[in-house]
Amino acid sequence: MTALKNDRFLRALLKQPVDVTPVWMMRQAGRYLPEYRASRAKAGDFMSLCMNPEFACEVTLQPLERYPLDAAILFSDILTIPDAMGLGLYFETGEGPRFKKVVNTMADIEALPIPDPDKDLGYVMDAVRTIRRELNGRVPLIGFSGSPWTLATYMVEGGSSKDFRKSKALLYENPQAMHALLDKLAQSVTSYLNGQILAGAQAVQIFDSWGGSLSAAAYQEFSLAYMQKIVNGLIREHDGRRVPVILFTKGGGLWLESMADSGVEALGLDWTCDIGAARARVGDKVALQGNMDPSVLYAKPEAIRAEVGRILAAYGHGNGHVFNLGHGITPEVDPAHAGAFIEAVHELSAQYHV
Ligand SMILES: O=C(O)CCc1c2[nH]c(c1CC(=O)O)Cc1[nH]c(c(CC(=O)O)c1CCC(=O)O)Cc1[nH]c(c(CC(=O)O)c1CCC(=O)O)Cc1[nH]c(c(CCC(=O)O)c1CC(=O)O)C2
Repeated sequence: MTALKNDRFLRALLKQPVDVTPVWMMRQAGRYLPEYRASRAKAGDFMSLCMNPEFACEVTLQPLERYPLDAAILFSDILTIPDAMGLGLYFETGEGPRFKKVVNTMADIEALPIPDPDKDLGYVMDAVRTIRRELNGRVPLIGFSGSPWTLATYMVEGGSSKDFRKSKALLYENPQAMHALLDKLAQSVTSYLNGQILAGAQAVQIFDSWGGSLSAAAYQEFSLAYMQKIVNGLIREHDGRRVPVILFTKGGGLWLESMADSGVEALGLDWTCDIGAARARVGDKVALQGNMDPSVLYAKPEAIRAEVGRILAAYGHGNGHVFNLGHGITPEVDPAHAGAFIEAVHELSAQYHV
């Protein structure tokens, strides 16, 4: 494979010196871009976009054509694994993701297969290979998965949820069943991410989007414990390079110390914790990724620039910072504002790397 032309992102995750702070955005290939909406219309629906490697590659590269981003993220979704388990993922227009089948008994859980990354999720591995070829060393490619807890909530609720009532009822009244589901998901995510790494993903992120909805005790037992199992099973070196792992629990600001002890290279932060305080707490163990409130992108470019400056100053001088939003960019954001955000990170961070 071609040598990397821009490796800032990987260097920052390994706390190595960089010239400016690298930046990417969660959901950077998405509905806020008119070209994404055109590709999605051409593909017919979201799953056809994800399941066709050429389309997935086209969409992955769209934000890179517009902005000097320092990483590409595989265009896919976290719900590919439940879909490969046979739950039948579909998207109603204007609705979030839905499943045809739900999981709520031990029998349902025991019947779930552990997907084979090449046989059952080969379209994702093909997308990784296709994107790596197209990137041709321009920037690193990030692979990703949902966390076992986050995936379990979709499988038990049958789609997105605000209060996770079915998932939490199962967790508290039948913890054995929830553990069986989470264990199966941990095995599935481990082989899924290893498949992406072997196909060419140069870093991986675990999205624990709904970990923050748990109590401190339940987070340790039902979310972090299973992400730890995944981290213990991941390929950490490939193609002569370390493959950094980023752990992101939205709403996990109180639990950074135990996340940092999991052995990952970096933690993703949402906007509710101060990145300077987070660095003081765990900066000796991990790099940090984040953490601007995505809604700041609704403000005018001068205000975006000021908030970027505040976060850079909070992190301070030195290595180990990847700039990102604190959660995915939202569909209503003006693409010009995303451009102002990225430009501000590069321009305002040079002073912290001298
Ligand atoms: O209508 C469409 O085109 C499908 C929308 C879409 C989906 N995945 C998508 C896209 C493209 C985009 O983000 O615009 C595409 C998508 N899903 C994901 C990613 C990875 C990333 O965030 O960069 C991406 C973008 C990948 C890329 O930029 O190349 C992963 C994902 N899917 C999901 C989640 C859970 C969450 O949102 O936190 C997450 C974690 C994202 C995050 O934390 O920012 C589950 C999911 N998938 C989806 C949705 C509906 C989108 C929404 O309402 O926000 C949702 C959210 C929900 O309803 O629970 C479908």
